[in-house]
Amino acid sequence: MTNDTWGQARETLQTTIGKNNYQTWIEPLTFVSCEGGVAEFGVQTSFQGDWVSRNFGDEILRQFDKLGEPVDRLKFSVQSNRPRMAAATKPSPTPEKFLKKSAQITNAPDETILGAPLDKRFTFDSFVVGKPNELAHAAARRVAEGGPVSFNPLFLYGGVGLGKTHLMHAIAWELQSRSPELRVVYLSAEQFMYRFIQALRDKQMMDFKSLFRSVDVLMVDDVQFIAGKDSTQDEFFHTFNALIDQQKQIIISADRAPGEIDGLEERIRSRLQWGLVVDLHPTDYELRLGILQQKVELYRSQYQELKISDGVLEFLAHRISNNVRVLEGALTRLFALASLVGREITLEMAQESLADILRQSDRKVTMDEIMRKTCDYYNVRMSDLLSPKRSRNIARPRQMAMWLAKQLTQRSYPEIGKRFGNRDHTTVIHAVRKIDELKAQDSQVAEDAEMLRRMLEA
Ligand SMILES: Nc1ncnc2c1ncn2[C@@H]1O[C@H](COP(=O)(O)OP(=O)(O)OP(=O)(O)O)[C@@H](O)[C@H]1O
Repeated sequence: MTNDTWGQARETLQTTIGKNNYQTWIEPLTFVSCEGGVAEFGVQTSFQGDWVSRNFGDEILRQFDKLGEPVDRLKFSVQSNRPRMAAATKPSPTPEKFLKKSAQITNAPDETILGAPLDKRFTFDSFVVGKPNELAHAAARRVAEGGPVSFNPLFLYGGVGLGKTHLMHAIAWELQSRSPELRVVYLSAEQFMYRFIQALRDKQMMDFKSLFRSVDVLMVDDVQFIAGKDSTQDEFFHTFNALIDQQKQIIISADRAPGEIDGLEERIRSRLQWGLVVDLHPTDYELRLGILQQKVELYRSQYQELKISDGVLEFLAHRISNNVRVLEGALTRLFALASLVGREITLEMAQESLADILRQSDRKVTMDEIMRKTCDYYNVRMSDLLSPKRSRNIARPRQMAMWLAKQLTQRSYPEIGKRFGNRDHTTVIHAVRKIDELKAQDSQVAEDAEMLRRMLEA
């Protein structure tokens, strides 16, 4: 069977299963191969594959049969559709191609030779701003305005799926639209390494160096990847210095602050801290709700019949507290369901169809974990934490652990007090207030609280 036969089968499927179903489920499939009676298709999620197989598998097989194709089984395999991953797995160009392409560098972001393609959806317009990301957003906006380089590098860091890549792409699009002549290069640290190794192998280090040193704006995503990779770090360091010397803007992202990336050379670590280091905090309820509302509006502009009962989005924002990618995945599943059943999405439907995601997000942090992690972090003994000792080096970790217990568990003040050596609930209230106050005044305390929270929620 060929792609053409699949094209013919698809055409008929449009009428047999209906336009909505076709657009939602069949159109996104990519035909991979057909061998030994098994037709293989690429899907974006295993859910999509399961759904197509269960609901339209027989119909697809029937169409193949009608076209005289001996297919008796369908296979669906998940293929990543993240642009930077796709770019990372592209076969390496031959040396001639490397040179030829280098000679015709283009300014359009999605044609950039050195970098990876940019995602059209990741713009400032589609980025929802809330308390946890407002500083990162403001810094990104500032850099995207262009003009004299004010902070270099801009270092964005935060947990998985909190919008680092989105912001970097948004900067690139904005810079490109303001100044089309700028050469903006975005790539992941992994791709940087991959291109570096390729240049070494092909004896094209001079080209590599001059290409990277001639860009106007360099963005490197997930820089923690090069930690422990000595020669890549070395090359990165030289590229970094050369660009900074020329006052070219550099934007870096990582999952941790520069000082926390193990295996990163000290000279790189300190250089990464030269500019502005900003943190994307874990999302809060309001931000999650804002993101969900924005996505629903967007989807509704294409599919007007979409109806979602009151309370469904609030429920999702409340229950799915990890990264935005998971939140988006949940919503995409609901959209698919809405277009399939052609009815309003109710809370019950959402609970049922998202049961697996909700279960995963339900991971509860225990009091025990909080106490153990806090002791490890401050290097104090559990027995001290529970003791009546009031010296500051014990009292502060204890207050922090109480504060974390209040933030991360459903325990009441008296319950928390009881776990901390039978203390009164007023002691816990005082501890929570104290840490809230200190967080606002003392950046070290704020950082400790954030670090511990992340470690516990990971
Ligand atoms: N504030 C936001 N507004 C709108 N969409 C967002 C926001 N934050 C994250 N997203 C979306 O969440 C998804 C994940 O974001 P992104 O890929 O930028 O995360 P990341 O921080 O780079 O994660 P990773 O560490 O895995 O690389 C993207 O689809 C992005 O558009």
